[in-house]
Amino acid sequence: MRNQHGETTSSALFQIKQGPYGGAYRAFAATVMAGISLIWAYRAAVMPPAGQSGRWPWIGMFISEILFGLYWILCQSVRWRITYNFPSKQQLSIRYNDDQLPNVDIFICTADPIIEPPVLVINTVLSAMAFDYPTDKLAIYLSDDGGSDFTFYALIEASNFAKHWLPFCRKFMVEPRSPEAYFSLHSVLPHRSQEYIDMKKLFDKMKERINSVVEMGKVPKEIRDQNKGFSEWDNGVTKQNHQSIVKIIINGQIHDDVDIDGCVLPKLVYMAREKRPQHPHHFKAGAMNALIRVSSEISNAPFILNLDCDMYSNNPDTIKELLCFFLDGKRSHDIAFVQFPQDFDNITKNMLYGIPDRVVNEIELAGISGFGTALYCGTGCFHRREALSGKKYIEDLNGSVHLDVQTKKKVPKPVNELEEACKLLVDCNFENGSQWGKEMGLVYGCPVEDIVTGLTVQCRGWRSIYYNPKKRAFLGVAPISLDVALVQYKRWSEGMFQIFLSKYCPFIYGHGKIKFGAQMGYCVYLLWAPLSIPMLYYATVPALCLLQGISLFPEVTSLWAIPFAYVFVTKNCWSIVEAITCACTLKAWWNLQRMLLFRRTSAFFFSFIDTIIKQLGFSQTKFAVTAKVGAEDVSKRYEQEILEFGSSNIMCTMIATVAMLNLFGLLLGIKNVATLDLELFYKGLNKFILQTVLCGLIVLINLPTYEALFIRRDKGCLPSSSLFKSVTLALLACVVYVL
Ligand SMILES: O=c1ccn([C@@H]2O[C@H](COP(=O)(O)OP(=O)(O)O[C@H]3O[C@H](CO)[C@@H](O)[C@H](O)[C@H]3O)[C@@H](O)[C@H]2O)c(=O)[nH]1
Ligand SMILES: [Mn+2]
Repeated sequence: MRNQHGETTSSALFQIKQGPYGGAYRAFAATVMAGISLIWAYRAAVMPPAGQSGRWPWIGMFISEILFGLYWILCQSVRWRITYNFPSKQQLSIRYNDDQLPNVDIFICTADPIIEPPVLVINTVLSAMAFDYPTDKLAIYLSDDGGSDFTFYALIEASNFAKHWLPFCRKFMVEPRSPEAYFSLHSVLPHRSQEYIDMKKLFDKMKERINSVVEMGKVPKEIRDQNKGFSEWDNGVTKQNHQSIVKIIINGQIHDDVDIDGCVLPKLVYMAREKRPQHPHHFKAGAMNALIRVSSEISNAPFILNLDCDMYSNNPDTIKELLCFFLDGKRSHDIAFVQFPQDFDNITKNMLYGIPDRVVNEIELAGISGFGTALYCGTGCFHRREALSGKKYIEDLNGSVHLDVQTKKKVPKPVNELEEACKLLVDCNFENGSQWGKEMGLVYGCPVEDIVTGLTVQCRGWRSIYYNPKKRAFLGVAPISLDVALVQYKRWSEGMFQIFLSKYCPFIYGHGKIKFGAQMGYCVYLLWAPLSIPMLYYATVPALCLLQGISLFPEVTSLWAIPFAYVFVTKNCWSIVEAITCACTLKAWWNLQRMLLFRRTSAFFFSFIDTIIKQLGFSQTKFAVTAKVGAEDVSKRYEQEILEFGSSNIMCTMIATVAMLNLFGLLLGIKNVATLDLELFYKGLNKFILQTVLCGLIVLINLPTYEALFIRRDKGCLPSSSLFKSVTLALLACVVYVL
């Protein structure tokens, strides 16, 4: 498809704008930098001499503050040139009519029918089928790493339901187009039409059928007999062990592949790549690569949308908006992917678990995008197929080659021939000795396959764009309990730190290929895990020193207190302002600060340890799939914004220990000061106030932790074994330290 129209800026398909207040931020950042330098100077100048008690904790504080300071410098990269992108759908429709639009393939991954219920998966599938886009140009591929006939069955049900759902969506301009989300949002419409009632009934019935099959634990014979595809499950398919399965459920070629209005349906394909216990399957990256190959055989669209199974489309116009970035003649040729932020439809007002981190979504990710290197975040991302498949971007002076987005049409093959051809592409041995997982497709060996893949694509010369529309494009399911949220962050921080230590370290791998600011920006995330060390130090040692009467901060009346106070107060004020401009409540900001403390002292710390162990070669990459459903009482507490600890895992114990330690520090510290006579009291106050404030803040932010330890008796509280462990550990630390 070639653009016949002249290229003037007014007809550009998208606009790029700089974020506001860039200058003010830089000025502010300079003063904070000065403050940080003064803190460093203080640590060096006033260090206790050798032999004096408190020298070692002091040195520890110094190192921690150096690390915090360096990390803060890294963080400036993602605020330095924030840019926002605005597509113009109107311009697109002026320039291209529907026949000229390119094909789009949509990949959806699922991994387990229990953790990711089939009904959830097909809601995402249906929302993707119902995009406002020519249906003959859409193909939806579901990769099922669970290898489950439940999911296959649900997909067949979905393909039948789509025949009613798609016309309904078109007729009533339904939004959002995930039936589950639509019906729950619009359950109290005053004038519900008969069509609405019928459609809801149809949907509920389908849900009931699917759920009852899942509950039964097997697909009954009468259903199996209706579709010969089920024969694949005849000989003992398990999640880890089965042949390749590829089923084209809707091919869009036979007369049956139309909806009740006679419109052709999008293609729909079920795929479960071959799995054998002795063969590493590379988790989601492996699934995605299999999808790339299978889709290239069937539809081979030039653009690919990648979704997690819980991420339904919330805006039917998204594909058209997004194509503005790819079809703008002048500036599109080197764009490899466009990433949307991850957002969720089950978040509460004050975002108890700091999810989504709006400041990251609105500011930081837009900041990295300013360097032309938006991060690939795994879901809600549109790719140019050739860039994802491993092609290098080669600058073309007349800029025309890459506009040729329409791929050559293949001669249509009969469905079973196609399926057989596809099966070969997804068997265990297909990738042997190939570049898949290295130079081609998604990169293997890392639990955050998305980030590392995005980086390799950028290092092949491509640019990427971050697009954060007002109307949220995709909505997923956020974790609703603390342990799930922490396990997810553990996987991320572990994977990211692995990237930093691997040959993909942005400073080395990206050197000369992406901008230095982008290299720094990547490291803001890649260094989450090691950041836990200074954090843990700061959250424990000052409390221990308070017990022992060792002062680690300047007297409050001394001038040296100023940089500490300045850096602490202004940084937090700025962060509050940022949160509020991103439409967060104050309480949400406070909750996020708690989650930052929790993540850094538990998830990040354990991922740091695990990564080191892995580097030594003692263990292998894992991918713990995030739970997408919770028990009823868990959901209830989530809606009331009550922290759900729920299990006595090591991360919760760590959190509780840090909380107890600071409580001891605070109480005994106050007691120590309070028993002195008045003059000494003031002296002590002067000397220990900053340290006490620090301890006090940690105690304050941990109020829900104490509540879960001592007061609550529901299932989400911290079990008594955690209370026992944390108190013992905290006391032990005190004793060891004081001795
Ligand atoms: O062996 C696997 C494991 C996972 N998945 C799928 O990968 C997706 C993401 O898994 P999830 O457990 O939901 O992880 P999240 O923490 O929510 O995922 C974020 O982080 C991942 C990297 O850690 C990215 O892959 C995801 O796209 C991104 O949403 C889901 O659709 C899974 O079905 C597979 O297909 N095969
Ligand atoms: Mn997820």
